[in-house]
Amino acid sequence: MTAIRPRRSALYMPGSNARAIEKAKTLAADVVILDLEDAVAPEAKAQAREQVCAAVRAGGYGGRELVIRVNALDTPWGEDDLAAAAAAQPDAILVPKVSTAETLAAVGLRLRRLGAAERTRVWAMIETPLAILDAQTIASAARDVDTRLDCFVMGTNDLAKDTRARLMPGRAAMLPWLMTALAAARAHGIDILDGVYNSLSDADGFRTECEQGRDCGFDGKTVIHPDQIAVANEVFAPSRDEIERARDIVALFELPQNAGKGAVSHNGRMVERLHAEMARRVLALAEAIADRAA
Ligand SMILES: CC(C)(COP(=O)(O)OP(=O)(O)OC[C@H]1O[C@@H](n2cnc3c(N)ncnc32)[C@H](O)[C@@H]1OP(=O)(O)O)[C@@H](O)C(=O)NCCC(=O)NCCSC(=O)C[C@H](O)C(=O)O
Ligand SMILES: [Mg+2]
Repeated sequence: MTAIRPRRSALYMPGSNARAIEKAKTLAADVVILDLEDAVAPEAKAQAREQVCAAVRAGGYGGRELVIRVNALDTPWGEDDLAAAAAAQPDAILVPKVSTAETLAAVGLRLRRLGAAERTRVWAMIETPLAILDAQTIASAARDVDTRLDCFVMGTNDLAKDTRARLMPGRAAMLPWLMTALAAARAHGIDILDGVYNSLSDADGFRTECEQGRDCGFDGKTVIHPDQIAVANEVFAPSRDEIERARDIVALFELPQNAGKGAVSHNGRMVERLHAEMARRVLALAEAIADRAA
């Protein structure tokens, strides 16, 4: 099994907000996304770029993954953002409004020409109607190592804007798109993070949406405020019961009497070897989370 990086919570912050960038060093988010795109006003873009890249170069974020969200290449800031981000060597560069696999090929090529560090991966925002309609092809870019594609991030605000679907409890309108992107990501072996929850005052609504995202199969949730981190970390981590059950299932298939069996019964339920595989992933994730906390 490939190493798992917990990505339960990914905290956005405006790249122009020095206080937030500093504060992130003390927050329990698994991922810190330093935004140069929609959270930064046009007149603040250049200063934000400088500030964000200086923060990434200086480090001090411990085990948190550091991600820079650049402006799209077809904007006045995109090329400069990409060059500066590549030089700063974050864990990943998040590309907004990716609608085609060609965009990822172009970003990969530029990163190679810029001499970007091998460790810097590319993440793609899935937030346009075209991206949903072509999610499979976009995710398949991960098969080309030059694209560095490692993770999808849902942009539900932009999806709502472009489709005119409403952001409402239960997300009936969004669910087909969320699941299409999720299936595409899984088909090509990359992670996928759920979109943000805009209300800062509705803690119950936020938890419900985290649980829905987890049950849909997302690896974590993108968040916009420190107050949302703890709940996302809790919901997207295996619970104590899940860990216990996973240990039982793995142990069951290690028993000599089950060596030749494909399916056994456990607490009144059928358990197959695929469940043992799932259980091993649960245990690996729990271990990675424990390592992160240590
Ligand atoms: C939404 C906010 C503007 C609210 O900010 P504020 O009113 O300052 O919040 P508080 O007073 O409650 O803040 C308390 C302290 O926490 C710090 N803080 C707040 N937010 C963050 C953060 N995101 N990261 C780090 N630290 C944060 C404050 O500095 C206070 O600290 P202290 O001084 O020590 O008390 C604000 O939360 C915010 O800007 N959030 C992020 C907005 C953002 O980045 N948006 C872009 C991404 S969302 C998106 O568009 C996704 C996608 O593209 C899509 O289409 O859906
Ligand atoms: Mg967006």
